[in-house]
Amino acid sequence: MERNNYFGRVTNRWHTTGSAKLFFFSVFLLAITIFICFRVTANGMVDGYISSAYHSTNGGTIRPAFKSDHAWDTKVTQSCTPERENGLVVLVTGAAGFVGSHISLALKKRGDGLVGLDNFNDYYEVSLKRARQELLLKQGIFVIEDDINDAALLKHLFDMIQFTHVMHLAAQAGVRYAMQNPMSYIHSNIAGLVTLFEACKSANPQPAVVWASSSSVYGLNSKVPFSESDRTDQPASLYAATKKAGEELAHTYNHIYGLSITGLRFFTVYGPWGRPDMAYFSFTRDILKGKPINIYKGQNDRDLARDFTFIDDIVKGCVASLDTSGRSTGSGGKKRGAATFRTFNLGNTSPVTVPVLVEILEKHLKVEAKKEFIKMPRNGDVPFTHANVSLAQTQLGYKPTTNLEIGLKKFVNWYVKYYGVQTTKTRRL
Ligand SMILES: O=C(O)[C@H]1O[C@H](OP(=O)(O)OP(=O)(O)OC[C@H]2O[C@@H](n3ccc(=O)[nH]c3=O)[C@H](O)[C@@H]2O)[C@H](O)[C@@H](O)[C@H]1O
Repeated sequence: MERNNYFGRVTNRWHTTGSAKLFFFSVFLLAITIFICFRVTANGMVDGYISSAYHSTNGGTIRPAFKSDHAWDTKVTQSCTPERENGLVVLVTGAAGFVGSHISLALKKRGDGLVGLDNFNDYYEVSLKRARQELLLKQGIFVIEDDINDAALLKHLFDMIQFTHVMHLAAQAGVRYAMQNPMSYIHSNIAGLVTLFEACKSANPQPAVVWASSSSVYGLNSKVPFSESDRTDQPASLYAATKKAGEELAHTYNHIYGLSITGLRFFTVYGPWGRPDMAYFSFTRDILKGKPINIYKGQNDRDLARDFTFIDDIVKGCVASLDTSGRSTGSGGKKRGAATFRTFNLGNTSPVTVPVLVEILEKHLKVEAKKEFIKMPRNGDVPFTHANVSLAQTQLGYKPTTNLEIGLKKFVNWYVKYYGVQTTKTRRL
C-alpha cells in the first residue's frame, strides 16, 4: 500500500512538471546537436567525405578531410594521366613516406600515371614529409592530404579514376612505438587497410593491390633464412601482429571478391630520404651531435642483426610486383574467378649486426660514436632477421645489389646535404 502511494505521488509530480521537463529535454538535445555540428565544422569536415573510423581509432593528429572541387579533380586527373602507352594508373598510399616517395618517383619516371595519398601525421618530423611532397610535385605528382580511413574520399577517387593498381604503403610503422600508441596501429594497419580493400573491391574495374607487409611477421621464428612458407603465428610486437592480421585480411578479400593482392615483406629498409625513427637514421643524428647511442644486446650478450635492405632494391621489387600482379577478377563487388594472391620476401639476404652498422656509420661520418651497450628492452624487437628471396627472384626477377657499406654511404651523403651538416667541424677518428 505504502509502495503504491509512493509511486502514485511520483507519477503525479511527473505529470504536473511534464511540460517543463519536455522543454528542458528539447533544449538539451538542441545544445548537443549544435555542439556536434561545431566540432565537425571546426575540423573542416562539412562535405561529408569522412568516415567515423577516421575519428574513433586515430591515435595521432586528426587532420581535415579533403574538399573536392573542380580544381582538385583536375589536379588528380592530370597527375593520373600516364605519359606512355599502356602506362599504369596507380594510387600510391603513403606517398609522402620513405618508400612511397621513392616508388612514386620511379613510376613517374617510366611514364606511369599516379596520385599519392598521405595523412602527413606527426609520428616523425612532418617537414621531411613535406620536403618529399615538394619533390614529387616538381615531377608532376599530386599528393592528396587525407587518411586512408576516409571511405568517402576513396569512393570519390575510384569513381573518378580507373586505377589499374594500388600501391598501398600507408601504415603506422615502427616496432617499439607500438607500446606507446597501440591504437594508431589498429587505425592505420587494420581499419585503414579494410577501408582501402572495401573501396578496391567495390571499384569498377577493380585495381590490383600491392601492399607492404613486414619481415616482423616472422616474429620468434628461429629457422633461417626466413622463407614465405615459415611460421608467422608468433608475432613479437603489436606492429607485427597488425601486419600479420593484414595478410589474413588480404586473403579474405582475394578469396571473396577476386582482388589481385600481392603482400611484400620488407626487411628493415634504409636509404636517402629515410625514416628518422629508424636506428641507422637516429644513430647518425646522435653521433653527429656527440650524443650517446644505445646499442641493444640480445640474450647471452649476443649482438642483434638485421637484413638491412637498400631502398633502390625495394623499389625494383615493388615495381616488378605491380607489373606482374595480374588483374583482379571481380566486378561490382562480385568475384568472377580466381585472382592472384602472392606473398614475397624483399630482403638483402645478408644480415649485419647492429655494432657493425654503427662501425660503418662511424667510418662514413668520420666521427666516433659514444656507444652504450644495453640489454634489449622488452619492446617487441626480435634478435635477427634474414630473408630467403628465392621466390621473389624466380617470380619477380628480384635481385638485391646494394650492400650496407655502399647503401649507408649514399644515405650519409644525402643526410649531410639535406640537413646542411658541417662535417669538417666534427671530431675525426
Ligand atoms: O623489417 C621490418 O619489418 C621492420 O624494419 C624496421 O624495424 P627494425 O628492424 O626494428 O629497424 P630499426 O628500428 O632501425 O632497428 C634496427 C636494429 O637496431 C636496434 N636498435 C634500435 C634502436 C636503438 O636505440 N638501439 C638499437 O640497438 C634494433 O633492436 C634493431 O635490431 C622498421 O622500423 C619497421 O617499421 C619494420 O618495417
